[in-house]
Amino acid sequence: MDDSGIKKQNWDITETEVFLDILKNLDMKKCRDGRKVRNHKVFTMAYNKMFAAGYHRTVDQLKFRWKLLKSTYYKVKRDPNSPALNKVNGWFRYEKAMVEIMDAEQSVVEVEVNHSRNNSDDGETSSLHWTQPCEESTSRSPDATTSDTETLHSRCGGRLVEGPLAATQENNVQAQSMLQVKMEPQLKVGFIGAGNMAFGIAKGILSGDFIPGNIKVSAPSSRNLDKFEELGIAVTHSNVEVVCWSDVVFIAVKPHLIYVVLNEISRYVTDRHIVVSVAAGVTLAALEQLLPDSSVIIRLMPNLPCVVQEGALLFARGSHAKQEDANLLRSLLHRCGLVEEGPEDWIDIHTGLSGSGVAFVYLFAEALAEGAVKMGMPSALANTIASQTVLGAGRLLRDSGKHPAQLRSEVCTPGGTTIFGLHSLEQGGVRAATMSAVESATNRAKELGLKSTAMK
Ligand SMILES: NC(=O)C1=CN([C@@H]2O[C@H](COP(=O)(O)OP(=O)(O)OC[C@H]3O[C@@H](n4cnc5c(N)ncnc54)[C@H](OP(=O)(O)O)[C@@H]3O)[C@@H](O)[C@H]2O)C=CC1
Ligand SMILES: O=C(O)[C@@H]1CCC=N1
Repeated sequence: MDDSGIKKQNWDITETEVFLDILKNLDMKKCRDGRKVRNHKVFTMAYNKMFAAGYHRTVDQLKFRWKLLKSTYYKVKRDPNSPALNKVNGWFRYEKAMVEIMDAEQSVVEVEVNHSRNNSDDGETSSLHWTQPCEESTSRSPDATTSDTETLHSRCGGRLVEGPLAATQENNVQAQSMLQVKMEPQLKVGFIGAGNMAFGIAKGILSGDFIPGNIKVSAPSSRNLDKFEELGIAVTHSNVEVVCWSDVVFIAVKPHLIYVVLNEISRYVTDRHIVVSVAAGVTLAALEQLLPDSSVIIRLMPNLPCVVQEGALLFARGSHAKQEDANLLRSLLHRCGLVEEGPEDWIDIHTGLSGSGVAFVYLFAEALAEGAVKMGMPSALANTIASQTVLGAGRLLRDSGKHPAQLRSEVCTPGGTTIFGLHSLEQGGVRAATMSAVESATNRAKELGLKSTAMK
């Protein structure tokens, strides 16, 4: 039996080959963005074709088989010499087909198959290769005189088309939806750090038309890389490779690692790059000192709900970042949620209010549910209702444009249930505690900033 994926369903080699052939012809590569509806359509078509070929699998079985094949593909790609993979008998038979399906739109990361190896069932090593990072520093010339427009053109590889409204701080919200900075598809976006925040931003960006093959992520270990690969994003362990490959580079490592990472990549940063740091507390001044003179740097504070396109993001521009750079960043991030620009002083405050603020809301949601459990509701239902309550309250607050105090009073019936509950909250000092939470988180961000300056 073939065991290169799923034993329980007893797929044999011919059936797997037929399946992969069908997926290839259905242009499976278009489904690598992980969109459920589109994926389901393709698998339904695959089901019909498999059925016509005499193989009776359910759509779910086909999806599962594909998932396992993909997972093996990524493992081979990441670690071609892993002894564990030698045990995956039969994998080599599918490798060529998998590469053909998966290799779409990854012109920089070349994946190639060496067909000359021997076809024994064990002891084989794969020959899927990553390209090497750039070998020479392409660092910025200190007296570079490239105009802003030229710089942007070289970043985007193409056109900048502004919409009817320019984005100013004052008309920010409306401008954001009207601003049309058309980016050429070859704009390359890199992430250094593959953690929660990098994933959130990448997911947000990909919810638009952005092509996953134009994103690359690096991290020292592989533990977080699978979920990026699942989205069709290229991964590597080399930070330098990400910088050399990208136009916009997000630095998404913990604040205490900023110094190490920027030291490592600094000489590869050129005037083609926009470097965007999301590290809490790390100031533009600190970033500018660690990168070459006249580097275009933006300090961004996102929050986790970027994953579901409901983030709240605030950024501040470094001294060499122009309006065009801000427009480009907005255009890239607008699918992540609300994107605002402000003075750098507000970034630490936004960190307390929103970056950390989401965790405060989760704590409140958890406490709401626990209250219901205390009163006898099953925990699962209580959690579901608590999350829907927070979601509904948030949406109404945002969409109505009303002040929270007004909405609160609309819920309160005189002498009714809500005012009794609110009284208890006030007795518990919830308002003061919440204000203190934002204050403490803001102050902590400032502290982290001072530490990062001291580390230089
Ligand atoms: N989480 C949040 O809600 C928010 C976080 N932020 C900021 O985002 C940044 C990242 O936080 P978060 O995503 O939560 O952190 P995580 O711990 O989830 O991720 C950190 C990532 O950095 C990687 N890393 C560690 N060392 C290096 C290195 N030398 N080179 C490249 N990558 C490295 C880790 O690699 P590996 O996978 O191998 O461990 C990991 O992928 C922080 O600065 C934080 O202040 C900002 C707003 C909100
Ligand atoms: O807790 C932190 O430091 C990061 C920054 C904002 C949210 N998480």
